[in-house]
Amino acid sequence: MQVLVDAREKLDIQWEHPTSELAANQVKLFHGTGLDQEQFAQYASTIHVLWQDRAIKKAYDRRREFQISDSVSYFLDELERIARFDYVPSTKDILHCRKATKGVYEFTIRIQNIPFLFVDVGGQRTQRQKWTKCFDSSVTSIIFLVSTSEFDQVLAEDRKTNRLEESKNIFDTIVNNVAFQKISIILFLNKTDLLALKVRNPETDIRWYYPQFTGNPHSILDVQNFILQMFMNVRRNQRSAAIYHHFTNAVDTQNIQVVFNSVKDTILQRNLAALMLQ
Ligand SMILES: Nc1nc2c(ncn2[C@@H]2O[C@H](COP(=O)(O)OP(=O)(O)OP(=O)(O)O)[C@@H](O)[C@H]2O)c(=O)[nH]1
Ligand SMILES: [Mg+2]
Repeated sequence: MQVLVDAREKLDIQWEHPTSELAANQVKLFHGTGLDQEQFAQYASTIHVLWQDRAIKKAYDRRREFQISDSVSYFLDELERIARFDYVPSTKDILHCRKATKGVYEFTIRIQNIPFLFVDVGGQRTQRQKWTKCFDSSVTSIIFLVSTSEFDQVLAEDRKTNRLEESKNIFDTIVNNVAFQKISIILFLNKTDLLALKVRNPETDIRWYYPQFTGNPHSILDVQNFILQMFMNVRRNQRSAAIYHHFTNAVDTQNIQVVFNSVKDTILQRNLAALMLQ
């Protein structure tokens, strides 16, 4: 909320209720890194008052101009429940948390009794030099996640590079890497839910970032297909293996269930021949 209070001020957005200024001053007074449950409960009502003020919502709608987590609105909408003393995080709450991957995490999932090793690496710039260590001859597929809703945002790392462009450039280096020519790539065009909200937001427009976009900027299908084509077009001729794609919403367990089943089939089919030989 401190970030939003600060953004409202810098963006010169007028309070809907002038009394919110008092609540804002109270929030600004907090200097610390964490709150215990009791302190949090005390702040919750103040934060709630601010979140209800249209000025803060307006600042949030302009968040492409500053850095704030996409899950902020989810947690602020759920504030009353979260501030309760008997609060226990739900699966959905946990899925909305942001914890950047620092390092390399490995876990095995058995698919039709065949153990598949999944390797999770961090996407932030500082994490990428760790990727090369994970790429050896045993890699059968690469799952690449793109935040499609970030077409109007800049990197937290340098505050100037467009996030979708950065993602596309990394995808380019992977897709066109000679070492991965025969490895299937599964592209997840993720954050579909946030993209759906964004195409309706009058504070932004994909054409401001991609003037070559000729579709309807308020149609999620048009925007999704444009981004898909943009990523598919980076592929150069030497690549022989397929690039599969899925439109995903990683915080929707039902969607991920369907996508995972499909990915499972892809991985199994593509590797069946090799597995039978073992
Ligand atoms: N609404 C919504 N939020 C998402 C979706 N996918 C991820 N998030 C949120 O985006 C934030 C970042 O997700 P992470 O899983 O940490 O992303 P990551 O790509 O692993 O990030 P690094 O570990 O830094 O590479 C979290 O707050 C997630 O809850 C999505 O499809 N929809
Ligand atoms: Mg991660």
